[in-house]
Amino acid sequence: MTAPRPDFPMHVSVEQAREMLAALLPAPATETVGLADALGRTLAAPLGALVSHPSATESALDGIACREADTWAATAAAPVRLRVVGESRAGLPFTGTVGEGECTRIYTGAPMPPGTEAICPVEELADDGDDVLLRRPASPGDVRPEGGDFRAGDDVMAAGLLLTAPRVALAAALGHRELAVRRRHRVALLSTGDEVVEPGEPLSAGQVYDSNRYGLAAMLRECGCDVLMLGHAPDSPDALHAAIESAGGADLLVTSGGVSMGRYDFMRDLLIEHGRVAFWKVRMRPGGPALLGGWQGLPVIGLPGNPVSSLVVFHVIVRPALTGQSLQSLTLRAATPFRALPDKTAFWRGVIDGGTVRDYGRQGSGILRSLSDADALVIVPEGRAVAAGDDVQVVLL
Ligand SMILES: Nc1nc2c(c(=O)[nH]1)N[C@H]1C(S)=C(S)[C@@H](COP(=O)(O)OP(=O)(O)OC[C@H]3O[C@@H](n4cnc5c(N)ncnc54)[C@H](O)[C@@H]3O)O[C@H]1N2
Ligand code: MOO
Repeated sequence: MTAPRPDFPMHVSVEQAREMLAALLPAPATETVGLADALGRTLAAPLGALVSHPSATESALDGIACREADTWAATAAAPVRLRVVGESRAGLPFTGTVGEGECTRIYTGAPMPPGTEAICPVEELADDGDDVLLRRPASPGDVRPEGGDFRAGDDVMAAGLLLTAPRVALAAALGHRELAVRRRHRVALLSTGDEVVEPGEPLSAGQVYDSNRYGLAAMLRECGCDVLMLGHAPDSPDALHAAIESAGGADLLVTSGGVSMGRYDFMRDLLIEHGRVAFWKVRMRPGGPALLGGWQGLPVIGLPGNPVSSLVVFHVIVRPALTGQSLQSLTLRAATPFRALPDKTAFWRGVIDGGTVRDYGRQGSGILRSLSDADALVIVPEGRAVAAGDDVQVVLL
């Protein structure tokens, strides 16, 4: 008797897998956070400028502010003399007007006094009583125009933007104290396998420490998720059933192990029996046996047990789906060849040196050091081997 044809898609592409997972995740609600808690969050709404930056036309240097035309003739041999009539400090502008042959002292970030449009830095000046002597012409290039960064009312940051450190700084500069951000996804995490042992416990031959759960929890936190640690379940349908049930309320359940062809790989059949399978197997290596499905409304992504496989599937499929940020790749020159697989995209571990990337070497899915020592995943598309000297796309780790 031949096995019945599965009624779910198999051997989907990496892109399809990513899109199918993203489609199962709930639309995130919005909450408000203070600037100090905004790092790593995602903007829920566009952010506009409440003020202009700079808020006035100001100096980029410490020196004097003057009329450019007064200083054209200045050289070291024949300095130009200007009368100092006051000073402009950051936050404390000069209120008078600067006339012909006059200047004010000025400091970085201080507003340009009315009547001036050029700066001469202190390095090019000499004091002489109430006057200064300029050894070179003053330059309007050392002035920062009002609104040169952004103007009040400008739309500056788009909804969906991940708040990196520079973007938190920008949000503050725009004048916002609180930001509307997407609520964090709540993700339950379970590792499976009779041989999987908590780090620190004694380890017998054939057992392995639970690196996946800690690696995946760290990756989830990098994605800004709240992680619900479900611990570890043995390879038994009843134990797995109970563990999956305990994830109720989460937006997503991530599991590791038990998704391949072995007699003790129960994840797929459990989903078929109690939920549904959205796909099984992705055309990628490592990570081919990844599984997506649902369990009473809870999306479930089953990552393969092999340590490199689970983390690579997370990096290229789960992370972009959870964060809504597309996977960024860059082009480097291959320093070594990278082999192609006929029917899978390969994500080989590579070491970056200058503008080149070389094969890490040991590419087995159980060689965790190939990930921790590598800088990037080298993307080798199905059937298209990379020769040394070719351009290649890489994803940074
Ligand atoms: N006959 C076939 N065998 C296998 C196939 C196949 O297509 N046909 N696929 C292979 C591939 S590719 C992968 S990847 C693995 C995935 O298998 P499972 O998801 O069922 O994972 P396990 O069998 O449970 O474990 C595999 C491997 O990973 C270690 N492991 C498991 N959990 C953890 C953990 N939490 N931390 C660290 N290491 C873990 C486990 O001890 C095994 O060594 O299947 C291949 N087989
Ligand atoms: O694809 Mo598996 O993930 O080779 O080890």
